[in-house]
Amino acid sequence: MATGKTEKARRVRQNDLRDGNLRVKGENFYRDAKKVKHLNMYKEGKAVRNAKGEIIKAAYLQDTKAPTARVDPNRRWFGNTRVIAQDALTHFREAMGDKKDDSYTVLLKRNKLPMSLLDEKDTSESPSARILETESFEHTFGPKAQRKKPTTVASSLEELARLTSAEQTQYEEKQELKPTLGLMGGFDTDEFSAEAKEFIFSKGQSKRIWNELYKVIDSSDVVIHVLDARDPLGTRCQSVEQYIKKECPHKHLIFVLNKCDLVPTWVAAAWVKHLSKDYPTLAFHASITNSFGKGSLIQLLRQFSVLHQDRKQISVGFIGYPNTGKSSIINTLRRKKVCTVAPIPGETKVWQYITLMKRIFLIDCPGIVPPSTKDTEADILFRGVVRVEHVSNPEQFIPDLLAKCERKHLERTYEIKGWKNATEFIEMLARKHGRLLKGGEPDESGVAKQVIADFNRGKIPWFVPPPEDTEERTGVDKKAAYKRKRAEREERAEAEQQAEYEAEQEDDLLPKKQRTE
Ligand SMILES: Nc1nc2c(ncn2[C@@H]2O[C@H](COP(=O)(O)OP(=O)(O)OP(=O)(O)O)[C@@H](O)[C@H]2O)c(=O)[nH]1
Repeated sequence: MATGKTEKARRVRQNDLRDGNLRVKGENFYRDAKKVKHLNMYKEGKAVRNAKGEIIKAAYLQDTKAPTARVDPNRRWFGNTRVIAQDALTHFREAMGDKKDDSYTVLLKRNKLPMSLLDEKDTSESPSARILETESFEHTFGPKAQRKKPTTVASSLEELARLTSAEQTQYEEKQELKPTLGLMGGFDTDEFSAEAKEFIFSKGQSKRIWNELYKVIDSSDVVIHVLDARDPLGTRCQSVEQYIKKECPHKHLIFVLNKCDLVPTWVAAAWVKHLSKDYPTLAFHASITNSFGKGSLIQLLRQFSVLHQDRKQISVGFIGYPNTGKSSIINTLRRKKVCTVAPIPGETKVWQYITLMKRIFLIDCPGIVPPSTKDTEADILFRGVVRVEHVSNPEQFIPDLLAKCERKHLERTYEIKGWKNATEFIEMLARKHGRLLKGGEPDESGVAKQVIADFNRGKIPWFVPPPEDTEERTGVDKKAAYKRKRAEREERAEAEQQAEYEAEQEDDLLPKKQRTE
């Protein structure tokens, strides 16, 4: 095609008298592929018919015969899915199963591992998984359906309303019985827990304290559960452990058995062995000047900080019963008094942050007491949870105390002897220390408070013996074996001495002549 002028001339020459714009070369002269396709669609927009008017070729896009097409699978469709073969899964479960339960193994980069595959999902609990077993499709919807109407708990609206209100009352009663947030699950409150305990025996169970605990757990990478070496199981908060295991399994939980100076070494060793089955356990004696276990604890915290090198710093939370020595441990680690310590429970009121080193922060938490219906008032009192000065009738707990402690320890502590019962014990003590009321009556309540306070501060030796199973492997057995060996050694030495002596005696009895020979 030529330029405009030449094209006009061509038309005149060839007698082409069509109207319209002259198509000339230049911009947009050629049609692009899209335009061509569009125009072709119009061209093919009509069906091709034969002379009789029958369609012999359907119009474009009007063909009823669908073309055979294949969808080409693309591997990007499966981008978010991982597939694992059954034997690989079994291998993974076997290899990781014991590692996960080993309290001395730390699984790193858990996010990169399919941790949810480790446990077989228990579908028996969910009703939807068993719906076809209980009600088959045929039974419910098929031609022989037997179900006429849905099974409901109530047959009328009134009955439903009555049932709902009864359940509501039951629920409210249950909530009232729960003094804590009720989030901690796992503790045993039942309808009998209404048994009235004195208010002071609910210390460490308030909503405020539990809120503090949650804040500490949330902010910590490592949670240190401080236990009293004299009664480790009594001061163990299993509901908190379960909560951490379930809700935040990536946090490291360790036990620190504090106040080890108040129990014999073999008791501490046996408890460490027993508790290590569940979580790594360290024995500790908190004291700024004369501590025990400080080096191992700092070493462990350093290891945790190395494990989490990707973080700027790690936080270590201290939790446990009141008065177990959480603040004292922090002071020991810092080698100065950074937290207030007192021999009274509930000294720590709110959580506080303390810097141990550049990359390790410590968090002190107020003491917590998981509510339990099994614990008696005496149990709570002797764990040091309650402030003794607030206890009314403290003398009622003295028989329990006398049963707990050995007589010789009490005799040695108070330098008195020969009491027959608790009343006599209190009276003798009151007279010895001159704690008498008007008219020479002994100040029973004052003396009882003093004795309980002495017990809680560790002045009277006492401890819960470690469970049997640890004895063969640790302290007791070792101690017995050591004693046996020493006795054998002594016996042998004695026998040798005796033999030597007898030989000498025989020598002396021989006639002089024989001796010189
Ligand atoms: N004998 C002995 N006493 C300890 C030890 N650790 C702490 N104590 C004493 O236990 C008492 C309580 O210590 P705290 O550090 O205040 O205990 P806490 O766990 O912080 O208590 P709350 O503030 O109630 O949570 C203090 O009188 C300490 O001197 C220890 O290892 N041995």
